[in-house]
Amino acid sequence: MNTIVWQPTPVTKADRRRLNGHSSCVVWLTGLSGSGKSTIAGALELALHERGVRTYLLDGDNLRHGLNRDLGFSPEHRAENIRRTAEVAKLFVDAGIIAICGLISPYRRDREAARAMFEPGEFIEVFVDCPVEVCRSRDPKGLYKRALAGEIKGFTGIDDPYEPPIRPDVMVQTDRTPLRECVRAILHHLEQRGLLGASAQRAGERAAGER
Ligand SMILES: Nc1ncnc2c1ncn2[C@@H]1O[C@H](COP(=O)(O)OS(=O)(=O)O)[C@@H](OP(=O)(O)O)[C@H]1O
Ligand SMILES: Nc1ncnc2c1ncn2[C@@H]1O[C@H](COP(=O)(O)OP(=O)(O)O)[C@@H](O)[C@H]1O
Repeated sequence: MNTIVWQPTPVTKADRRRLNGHSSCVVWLTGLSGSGKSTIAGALELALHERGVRTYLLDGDNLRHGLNRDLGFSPEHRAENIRRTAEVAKLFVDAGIIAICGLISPYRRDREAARAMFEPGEFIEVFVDCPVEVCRSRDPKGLYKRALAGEIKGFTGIDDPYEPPIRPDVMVQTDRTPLRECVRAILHHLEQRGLLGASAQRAGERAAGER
C-alpha cells in the first residue's frame, strides 16, 4: 500500500519561470568520452549566463565524485547514474533553471527513461557525435590509452557499447564543426523553442551583431 502522498507547493514552476524571465528545460548531452560534452556544456552555460539565463551544469564526471560516487560502469550502475542525474535535473527545471547534463549515457533505454521523467518539450537530447578514432586521438584524460592497454575494462567505445540517438533534438559533429558553431546550433534550438525569453533573445541578437 502506498503511504506517501505528493505535497503541492504554493509557488509553482510557472511562477519561478515568470520571475526568471525565461523558461526552463534540460539540455542532455550524450556522446563518447572525449567527444566534447564537457567542453560544449561549459561554453553553452557561459553563453546562456551572459544572456542573463539561469543555468546549472551537471557533469557526469563531477557527479561521480559525490552523489554518484557509489556507482561503477556496469549497465545497471550506468542506468542508476542517469536516473539520479535526471531526477536532480528535474529539480532544477522545477526551479525554473536550464540544467545542462553531460553524460555518456550510452544506452537508448536509459535516455528514453530520463526523457519520460519530464513534461513534453522539456528534455532536449543533444547528440555530441564524433568518431571513436578521433576521440581516441584526442584522449584528453589518457583513458583510451589505458583501456586499450587492458587496464580499464568495459570502456565505452572500446569494449562497451554506445547506442547513438536515432532522432536527437540537436546533433553536433565535433570532428568537423568548431566549438562556437556547436554552441550556436544548441542556442538556436533553444531560441526556436521559445525557451530563452525576450531579454535573452535580444542579448543573443546583439551578440550576433557584434561578431
Ligand atoms: N568504463 C568506462 N566507460 C566510460 N567512461 C569511463 C569508464 N571508466 C571511467 N570513465 C570516465 O567516466 C566518465 C563517464 O561517466 P558518465 O557518468 O558520463 O558515464 S555513464 O553515462 O554512466 O555511462 C568518462 O568521462 P567523459 O570522458 O567526460 O565522458 C570517463 O572519464
Ligand atoms: N567542436 C568541438 N567541440 C567540443 N570539443 C572539441 C571540439 N573540437 C575539439 N574539441 C576538443 O575535444 C576534447 C573534448 O574533451 P571533453 O570536452 O572533455 O569531452 P567529453 O566531456 O565528451 O569527455 C577537448 O580537448 C576539446 O578541446
